[in-house]
Amino acid sequence: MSADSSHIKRSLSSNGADDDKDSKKARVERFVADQQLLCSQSIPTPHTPHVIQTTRLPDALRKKILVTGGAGFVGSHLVDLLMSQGHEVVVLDNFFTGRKANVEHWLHHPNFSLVRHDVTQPILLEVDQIYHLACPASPPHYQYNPVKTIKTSTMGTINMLGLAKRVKARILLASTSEIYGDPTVHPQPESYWGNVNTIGPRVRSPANFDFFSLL
Ligand SMILES: O=C(O)[C@H]1O[C@H](OP(=O)(O)OP(=O)(O)OC[C@H]2O[C@@H](n3ccc(=O)[nH]c3=O)[C@H](O)[C@@H]2O)[C@H](O)[C@@H](O)[C@@H]1O
Repeated sequence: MSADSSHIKRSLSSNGADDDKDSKKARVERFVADQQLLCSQSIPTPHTPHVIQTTRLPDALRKKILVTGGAGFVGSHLVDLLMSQGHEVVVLDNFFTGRKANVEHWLHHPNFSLVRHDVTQPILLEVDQIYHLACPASPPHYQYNPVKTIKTSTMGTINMLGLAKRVKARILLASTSEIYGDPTVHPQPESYWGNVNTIGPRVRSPANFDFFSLL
């Protein structure tokens, strides 16, 4: 090889190394930008095609919040709100009626965790707040297996109250209009106390066990 050609070869290979370095740097920058984007919004999915932005909260303001039944209708909308506010959200759900699709737009997000768990079993977690929504809600669902419904409503609620007590978390227990029976007045003012039937099928309804939260 002549002196000239070896010079050209060296120059080519050094250009190639520079190109490699540049493309590696570009790849790293793109990766970092992608990660930052993923930390700041939901991912569009067929079920939730719109993008939800998340706020970046300072550590002192960011709460760790447990939502039981968070894959359900009400729960998943609450999860969207809490995530958009920048909190850390843990969803516990046994997917009896809820669907993973309701929350899968958050699965990549570092503030979000999804745990398949039945609230009738105790669980150890460190959280600041609990929204306890896990319960079969509609009559066909809560009458499907009444004993299981009672276990969910009693043991599930006791487990969540125990957790709240242990970690000193605030807890909200979702009730249901089912406990008031079929109203005879429409719309119902605060002074209307309901039309409760204590011997009908709704006697087994989820929130007949709300009194536990008062203990
Ligand atoms: O208005 C009401 O009466 C109900 O409103 C919501 O229920 P909703 O969102 O309408 O119903 P679903 O979409 O069925 O959500 C319930 C969630 O709890 C979950 N679940 C149910 C049963 C169970 O044992 N564990 C459990 O995690 C289901 O999989 C589901 O994700 C609340 O989650 C219920 O607690 C409340 O009783």
